[in-house]
Amino acid sequence: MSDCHPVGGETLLDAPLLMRFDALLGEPDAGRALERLDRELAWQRPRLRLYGREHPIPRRQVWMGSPDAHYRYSGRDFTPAPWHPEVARIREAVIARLALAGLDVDFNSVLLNRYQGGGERMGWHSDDEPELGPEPLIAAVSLGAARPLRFRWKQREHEGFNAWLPHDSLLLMGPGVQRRLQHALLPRRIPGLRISLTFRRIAP
Ligand SMILES: O=C(O)CCC(=O)C(=O)O
Ligand SMILES: [Fe+2]
Repeated sequence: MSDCHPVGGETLLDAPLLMRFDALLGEPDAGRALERLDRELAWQRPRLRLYGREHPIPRRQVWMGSPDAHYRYSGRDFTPAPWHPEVARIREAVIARLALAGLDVDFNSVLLNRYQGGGERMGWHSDDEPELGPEPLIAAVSLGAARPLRFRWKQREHEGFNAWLPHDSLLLMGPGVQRRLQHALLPRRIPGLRISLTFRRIAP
């Protein structure tokens, strides 16, 4: 079901568009980026309220972006951290790769997620907050341990599927993906650190 494209992208879904690109940064840059982000970011484990009880999230995270790109997440307001130079470089690489694929995109914020090992995870959700606009385009960069991002259709019109995200890959979730599907990083017996960066555009 996948197509090969000259720009190196692999189409996982045609409509809505879901594509994966490999070797975004190349080595040694990708390995270095993983180490630097792990070491230099102020990783947080906020507590979120779920069904009236507070739980620490089962991963660590950092919100980063332009000062006007405020974000509400599970009922809380987050002010983004300023762009780290490594993250700014990755953002440029994402924009360049998507431009090669004919997509003119821009991002003013990113959620970085840090999963210590296969037990750390993110539950089922769509990135459909109103500040992302009606049909957001989200670009997810993966560094470190390869894990599958699981997708399921909201109306159950097709079978769910895995998008495997190897080190130094980029997953493009095009318009319609958030409206029609949910995704989750489920716990798996896969050892190793993984960091993902999900770039978004927030209306100021
Ligand atoms: O870690 C991942 O690849 C998924 C992250 C994600 O879904 C998100 O940041 O919204
Ligand atoms: Fe997401």
